[in-house]
Amino acid sequence: MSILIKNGHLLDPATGTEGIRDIFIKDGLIQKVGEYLSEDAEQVIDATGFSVMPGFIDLHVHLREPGYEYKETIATGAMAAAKGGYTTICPMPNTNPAIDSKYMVEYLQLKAKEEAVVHILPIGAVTKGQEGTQLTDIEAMAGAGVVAISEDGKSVMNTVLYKKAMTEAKEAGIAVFAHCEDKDLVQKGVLNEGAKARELGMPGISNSVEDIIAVRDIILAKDTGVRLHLCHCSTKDSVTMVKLAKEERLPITGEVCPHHFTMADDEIPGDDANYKMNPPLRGRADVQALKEALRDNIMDVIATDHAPHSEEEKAKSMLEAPFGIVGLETAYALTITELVQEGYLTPMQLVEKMSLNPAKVLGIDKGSLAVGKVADVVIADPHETYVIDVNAFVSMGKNTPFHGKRVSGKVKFTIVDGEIVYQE
Ligand SMILES: NC(=O)N[C@@H](CC(=O)O)C(=O)O
Ligand SMILES: [Zn+2]
Ligand SMILES: [Zn+2]
Repeated sequence: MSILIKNGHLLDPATGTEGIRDIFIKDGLIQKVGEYLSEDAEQVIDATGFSVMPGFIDLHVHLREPGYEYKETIATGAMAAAKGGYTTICPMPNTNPAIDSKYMVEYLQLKAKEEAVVHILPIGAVTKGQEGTQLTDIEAMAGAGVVAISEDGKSVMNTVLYKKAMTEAKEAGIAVFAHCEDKDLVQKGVLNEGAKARELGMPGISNSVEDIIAVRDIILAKDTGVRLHLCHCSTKDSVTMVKLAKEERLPITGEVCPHHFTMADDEIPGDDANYKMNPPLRGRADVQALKEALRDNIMDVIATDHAPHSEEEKAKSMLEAPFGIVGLETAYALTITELVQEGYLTPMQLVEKMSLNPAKVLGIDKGSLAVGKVADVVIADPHETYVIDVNAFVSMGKNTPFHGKRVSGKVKFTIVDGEIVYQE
């Protein structure tokens, strides 16, 4: 397959290229980037008015397979990713059984190869069955291809065990992705501690639930030298601590999810579990701190934490329903609408946060459209305005608080290994 993308606005922070360019793709690779290319191609895409970017890389996705195929499968999650402009996604290991051995990693990779339209780079669990007691064989999982280890869904509360895991991850050359949540302190909290929780008469989750473990994990990373990536940072003190860690030149990166920079807890309309996720929607000051941290490059990555659940599960009260919202099909639009249009991020920074920096966190050769690179590309219209409609989602999960929200930014084409896998 050969493709000629004409007249698109190329955004490639890796090479510092920003401007109108044509791109010629053949044999799965970027063959030429230039002005007025006239190569013969099987398919010509007129990208006039569109951004042409390296495919997005999502460091934080839940695919639910094996074990929870009624929420999402590898196939449907990958299709949702393609529709959102993602060409590579990293599924978290909290499936059933968990991705906690070389064999489970191989199983996932095999299935992904057969069923997924985007690249799947698995993340392995820190402890067996994510039970927090016995370490997985981190070296063997790294050998099988996991790009990181994570206990996402919870923290490893045993500090001795976690430090040992970090040491082993460091030796295996992979990163640790931290879900920071003090399991004891959170108690039965379901939404941010504050006026909204009091109004609804529901138990709250304080910022300290996240902050205490974020500090611990940064200190442990400093001790062990491991690359630490803090997942779904939601508080202003998480921002402060990542900033301090960076000033010390520690290899620590921070991730923010679109919902955490788009909405504060005071916008929760009532007892609606589509507004329930972990960490929860925080206060206004936290939302502002996250936006500024992305702007100032203290926070490196925008990741979705795509967490599909069934309609039945999310129809329950916030007190009962599981935590999590979907995000693959809304992330680009929310980032354009809330951060680019509001002047927090330049279009080049958007590409850094959604593609180049995630590639750097993983240490993989992606996130650029330079000649010779693998042709993982997203073409999107940053100006097209529309209303988010869950009925148009290809994900099995419809659980989002953004149904009905007016946004700008629509993915038009997603290209993986030089093949079009999504076209609007
Ligand atoms: N974020 C969530 O609210 N839920 C995630 C787990 C997690 O990311 O911690 C899930 O697996 O459903
Ligand atoms: Zn998490
Ligand atoms: Zn998660």
